[in-house]
Amino acid sequence: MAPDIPRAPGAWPLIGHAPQLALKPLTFVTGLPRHGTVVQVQLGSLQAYVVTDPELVHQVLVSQARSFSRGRLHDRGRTLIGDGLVVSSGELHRRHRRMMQPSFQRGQLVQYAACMKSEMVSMTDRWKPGQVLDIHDEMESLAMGTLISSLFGELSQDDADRVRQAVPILMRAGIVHSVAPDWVSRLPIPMNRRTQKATTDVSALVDRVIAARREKGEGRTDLVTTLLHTTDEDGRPMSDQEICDQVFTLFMASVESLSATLAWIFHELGRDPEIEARVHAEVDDVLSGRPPEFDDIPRLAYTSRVITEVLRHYTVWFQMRRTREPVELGGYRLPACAEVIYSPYLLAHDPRWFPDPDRFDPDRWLADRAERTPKHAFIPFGAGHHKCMGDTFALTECTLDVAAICSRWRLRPVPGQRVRQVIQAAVHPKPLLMTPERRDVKWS
Ligand code: HEM
Repeated sequence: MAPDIPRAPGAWPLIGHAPQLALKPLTFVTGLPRHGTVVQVQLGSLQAYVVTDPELVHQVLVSQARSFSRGRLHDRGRTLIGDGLVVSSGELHRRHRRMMQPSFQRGQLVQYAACMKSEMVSMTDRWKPGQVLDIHDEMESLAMGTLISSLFGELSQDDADRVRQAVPILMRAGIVHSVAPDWVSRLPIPMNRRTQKATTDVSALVDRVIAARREKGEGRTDLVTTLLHTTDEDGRPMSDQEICDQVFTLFMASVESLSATLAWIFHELGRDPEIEARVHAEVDDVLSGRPPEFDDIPRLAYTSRVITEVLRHYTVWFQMRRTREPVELGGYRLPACAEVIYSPYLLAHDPRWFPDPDRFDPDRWLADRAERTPKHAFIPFGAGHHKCMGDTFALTECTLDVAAICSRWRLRPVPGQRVRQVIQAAVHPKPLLMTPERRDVKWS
């Protein structure tokens, strides 16, 4: 008989571990490996199993993936993004994933890199030396602007502004829907009315863009046009509704995690002059006074290590799956329909795989040290058939944005501020007040 699965200590009557998860989620999850490789936690009435071992997480996501579907978190996401890739499972997911693949290939990424460059130039051109900026908000605006132009190509200022207003509302609603009971999304409260309006605005815009591209889309390389022209194995294109769901998916999946990652990078550079000096020296050497291009990325090796270390240190902390059938995992037996949690953050902060895990150390990614890391312990983008579709997009954007900003600006933290870790789907530094100082480099 399979042994009982250990329970995390400290459960309260009725609410279980909800207080620990609400108050100190990162401390709670990183403490779980002490209790076992699979640990039971209770979130109110929901019983869930946290997998704390890299090999077992790999089984859930890759080698036994057929026995798992999406979990409760994704079910909740459906109210906002229909059948978008980030919430769908099974055959529908496979069809959409295959159809979206061409939109993330190298040729397309080179086009998106041009969007990244123009967004980043127009943002930093607005900066004034000495002004106080909330770099978290600046990075959110940058990530959103890049995605808007990658998705739609040119948009009128009014349309772009409408999307910029809608996306943060949808992101907030996404967080509330994932934790609140279902009926909350049906209440006639201001948040739901704002969400409804944001959904209607973005859907109407996507419909208009689709209609315009059908009429006159030749030669365009934006993501919506690419989706419009892909077909599945039976030669069927995506319906307009399917394209619209994928557009919502891309906003929800990318803006939050990308802006948090970019913001943490500048937080770390701002508080460690030695790391910052190494990034500046590399950027100056590779760019020699011009804006960065897609082909510069392989030569920005130290900058890439800083980004990788941010992805380890501040990675996604919570993802879910659900067993489709009884599953054997690490000698334990999980019942059918069990909610399973994996946490890239937990794995990345386990001192067995990452010595001194709270230290920010980009050189742990030097080849000879990195090869000692167990293969499946570093999964900031997940793994298997639900692995992040935008991983290369995200790494491209982070590298180009960091290189471009560092080549012209030094961002200084405002003295005396306390940067807090605000936990949403990703971990955010908020507020992140910094002042830009011009570096003595002019782009040729
Ligand atoms: C640093 C930034 C990012 C991080 C850390 C990140 C992380 C992740 C993770 C952990 C997953 C897997 C979720 C699971 O196991 O269920 C995921 C899925 C996904 N991500 Fe990202 N992501 C980032 C940026 C982006 C960007 C920029 C895009 C698109 C432009 C994107 C699109 C997606 C999509 C579509 C999925 C669903 C894939 C599927 O289920 O087939 N992500 N992401």
